[in-house]
Amino acid sequence: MKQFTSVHDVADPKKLVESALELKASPYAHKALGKNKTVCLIFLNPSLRTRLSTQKAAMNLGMEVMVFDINEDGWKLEFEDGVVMNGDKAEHVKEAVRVVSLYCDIIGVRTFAGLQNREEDYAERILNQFIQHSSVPVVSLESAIRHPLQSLADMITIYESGIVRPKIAVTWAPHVKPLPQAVGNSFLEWAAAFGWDITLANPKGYNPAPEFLRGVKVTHEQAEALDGADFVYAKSWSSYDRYGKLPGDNADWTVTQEKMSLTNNGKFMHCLPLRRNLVASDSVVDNSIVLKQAENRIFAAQSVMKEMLENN
Ligand SMILES: NCCC[C@H](NC(=O)CCC(=O)O)C(=O)O
Ligand SMILES: NC(=O)OP(=O)(O)O
Repeated sequence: MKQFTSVHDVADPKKLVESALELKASPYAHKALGKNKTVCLIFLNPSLRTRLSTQKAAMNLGMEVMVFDINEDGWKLEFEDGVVMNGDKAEHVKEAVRVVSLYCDIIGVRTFAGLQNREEDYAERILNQFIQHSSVPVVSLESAIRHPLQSLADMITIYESGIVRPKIAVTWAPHVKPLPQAVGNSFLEWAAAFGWDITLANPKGYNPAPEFLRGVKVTHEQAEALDGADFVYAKSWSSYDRYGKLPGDNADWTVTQEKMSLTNNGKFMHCLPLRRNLVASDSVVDNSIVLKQAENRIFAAQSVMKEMLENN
C-alpha cells in the first residue's frame, strides 16, 4: 500500500479489518517489523485520538515516532505553485515534504477542510501535495473530505460485534459551528464497501456529496433511520450544497435515550470529540461504544502501517 487515503486504496477492506483484529489479539507480535523504521506524524489541526493512537500503533510495531505540529512549530507553508514568496510564508510544501520524507519511512498528515472553497477542499489540495512530493508512503490522519483511519476503526468495531448484516443509521447531529464533512463521508463510503444496510438521516440541504451516497438510503426523518437500527452513528457536518453553512435551529436532532428506544437495542457510535447534550445526551454517550471505537483506532493504524512496512 503506497497511500492510505480512502477505502479505494485498500485491495481487500475485510482482510484489513481481520488483520486489525489479529493485531488487537496480539499487539506486539510484529515488533521486529518496525526496527529502524520511523513514522512522522504531521498535524495541521488539533487531535487527541489520532495523534496518540497512531503513536501507540507505531510503538507496537517497534517503530520510532516523530510528531510535528507544523503550523505551530514549523515555518508557515506555501501551497500555491509558481508564486513569488514575498509574503509571510517562508517554506514551500514541495521542499517541506521532500525533506520530511528523507527523515522517515511513512508520513502521516492531518489537514481539515477550510470550508470556504468547495472545489479546493474536494480536490484534496493539501493531502495530494503531500502525496505528490513524498518519496515514502502517506497515511491520511483525516483530510478535507475523508477520515479513513476513523472509518476503519468503526468497521473493526462493528465487525467485532458479530452482527453479520448490521442495520446502520447514520444521523446528522446539531453543533455550534460548521464542521467538516470528512467523518460522515468516509463512514458512508466504508460501510457501503462492506455492503451493509445504511440509512442516512439529515436535515434538508445537508445531504453529503453524491459520490458518498452510493448504496445509502437517505431520509430527512431521523426516527425513520433509527427504526430497528443495530448501530446509530451520529456526526455533525456543515452543508455541502450551501458549502460550509449550518442550519439555524437544529436542537431537535440531538440523539436522546428516547430516540435510541426506536432502535434494535442499537449501539451509539461517534468518532469523538463529542459535545455532550448537543450531539447526544449524557446517558446516550455513557451507554455507547465510543470508547471501543477510540481503542480500535490503535489497531486501524497498526494494520495500515504493518501493510506499508511489509509491502514497500
Ligand atoms: N477528528 C474527528 C473530528 C474532527 C472534527 N471535529 C471538530 O472539529 C470538533 C470541534 C468542536 O466541537 O468544537 C470534525 O468534525 O471533522
Ligand atoms: N476521532 C478523531 O480523529 O479524534 P481526534 O480529532 O482527537 O484525533
